[in-house]
Amino acid sequence: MKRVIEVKELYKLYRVGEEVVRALNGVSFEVYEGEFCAIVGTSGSGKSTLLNMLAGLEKPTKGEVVIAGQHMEKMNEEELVRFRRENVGFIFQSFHLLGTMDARENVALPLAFRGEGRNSRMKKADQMLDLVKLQKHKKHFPNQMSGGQQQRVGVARALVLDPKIIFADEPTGNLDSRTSEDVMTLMQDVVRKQNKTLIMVTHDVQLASYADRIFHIRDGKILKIEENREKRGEES
Ligand SMILES: Nc1ncnc2c1ncn2[C@@H]1O[C@H](COP(=O)(O)OP(=O)(O)OP(=O)(O)O)[C@@H](O)[C@H]1O
Repeated sequence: MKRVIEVKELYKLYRVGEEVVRALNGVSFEVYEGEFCAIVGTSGSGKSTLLNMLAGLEKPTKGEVVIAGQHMEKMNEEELVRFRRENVGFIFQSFHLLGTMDARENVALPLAFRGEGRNSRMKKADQMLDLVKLQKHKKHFPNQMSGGQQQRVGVARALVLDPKIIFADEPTGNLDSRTSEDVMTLMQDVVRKQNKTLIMVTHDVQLASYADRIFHIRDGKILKIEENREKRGEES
């Protein structure tokens, strides 16, 4: 299996007044191509800090983050922007859809930023919306869709640039439990079909159980990495 993410002895310390907060306190792990990994922990455990380091949104105090063979901690801002655009898709808790655009235009937006022509953009957006089973909602605006449908648009948008890696931060945090399960099943399915690597951060152990491996984090440390073979075996 190909290694896509390698984190080595990662530390992130924040100074708050006189105190030093160890948001990440020596974290090491590896993630392989095609894996769905969940990082689970309670509030303040260091999940967002870890995700921010993986996405290159913040610099670590110490340690290494190697993604697709490249050292994130050594890149400057410009290199990081390019790296994210070429390699990474994001799914957010609050969807981050533009209210003035319909589903298809929202999904096509990252392609527009890349300078792709309209016909090609719309064709790819259509394919992605088919993949997330929103064939009938392509012309709907965000306020004409349910939360679950909006997050499906979010998933389609994260996939449209065909990134190797997808980061999801509490992707179902704004959804009821039934809809959350639907979105999780969809993400699991899409990741498998497209052989993507998905890293999801959540405080919800039940949602984490959709992942192939579950990283339990507490006080900035990985307590254990749980193999979730049962679930994988069941569905493959
Ligand atoms: N910019 C910052 N300055 C100071 N302390 C911070 C900063 N960001 C995070 N922390 C601290 O680092 C620790 C980890 O925070 P983090 O946001 O990573 O937790 P989390 O697991 O994502 O929590 P939540 O689920 O509530 O979002 C916490 O103790 C937090 O107070």
